[in-house]
Amino acid sequence: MRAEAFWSAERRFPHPMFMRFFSTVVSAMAGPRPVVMSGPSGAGKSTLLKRLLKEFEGVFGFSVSHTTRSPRPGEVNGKDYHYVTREVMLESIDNGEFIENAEFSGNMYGTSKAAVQDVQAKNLICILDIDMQGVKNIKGTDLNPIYISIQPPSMEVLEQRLRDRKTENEESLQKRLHAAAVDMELSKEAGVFDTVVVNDDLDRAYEKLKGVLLEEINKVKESRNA
Ligand SMILES: Nc1ncnc2c1ncn2[C@@H]1O[C@H](COP(=O)(O)OP(=O)(O)OP(=O)(O)O)[C@@H](O)[C@H]1O
Ligand SMILES: Nc1nc2c(ncn2[C@@H]2O[C@H](COP(=O)(O)O)[C@@H](O)[C@H]2O)c(=O)[nH]1
Repeated sequence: MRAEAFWSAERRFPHPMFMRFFSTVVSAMAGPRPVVMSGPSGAGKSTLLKRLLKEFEGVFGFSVSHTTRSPRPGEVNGKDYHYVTREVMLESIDNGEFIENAEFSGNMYGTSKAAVQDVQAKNLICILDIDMQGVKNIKGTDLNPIYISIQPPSMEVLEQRLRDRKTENEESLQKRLHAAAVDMELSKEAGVFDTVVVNDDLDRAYEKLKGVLLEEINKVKESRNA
């Protein structure tokens, strides 16, 4: 095709083929699309995420959030979260260091710009594990992630999983269950999530999650071989 065919002299705007080529180049330069995983506390986001990060080492990178909650046994500062005081968190937010932040179950949580940049600088698919307020806030940014909701099969199963996890006292458990009921309703709204994965059987849920992400996984693998 001749060069002038890409530009319509009469209409004075680029040919659609040029725009498609241009957006492909721009998105390749921007790197892989991030992934937002949301859903009620206890639905199984971390469990699914850990499997994904293990199976696809060097493909995905976790956006390490900040939180004011205390570490749980086994959690590592800088790996699971950056554990900070409310004062430090508020100051960092004031300094414009966060993409989004939220108050959840009596604690602050937030995604720093650095957390996402660290992952994207390595050309990895950046995964954000955030609550529903975070989802709403991210929608107002230019991050353009794939939005996935992880849902429990029922409130009863969710409560049992949270109790069995033994990370919450009765008060925080009730707060989380209350937030879960709101989350489960909102996740049914059309257009909020690209995919909803019901985490009933873990293997089945994981296969569905993998299926949704396969296109992006292959893009990263292909870019490595190019
Ligand atoms: N499909 C499943 N079947 C049975 N138990 C599960 C399943 N998926 C996760 N669990 C268990 O449920 C509990 C909650 O899972 P997990 O901690 O991954 O949830 P989460 O969504 O990451 O919660 P939070 O948002 O509070 O971090 C864990 O003890 C986990 O082992
Ligand atoms: N808006 C944000 N929500 C976040 C972030 N990091 C985690 N979370 C969400 O908080 C709850 C509780 O997490 P837990 O580790 O205390 O169980 C859960 O729904 C997470 O998805 C964040 O940076 N921003």
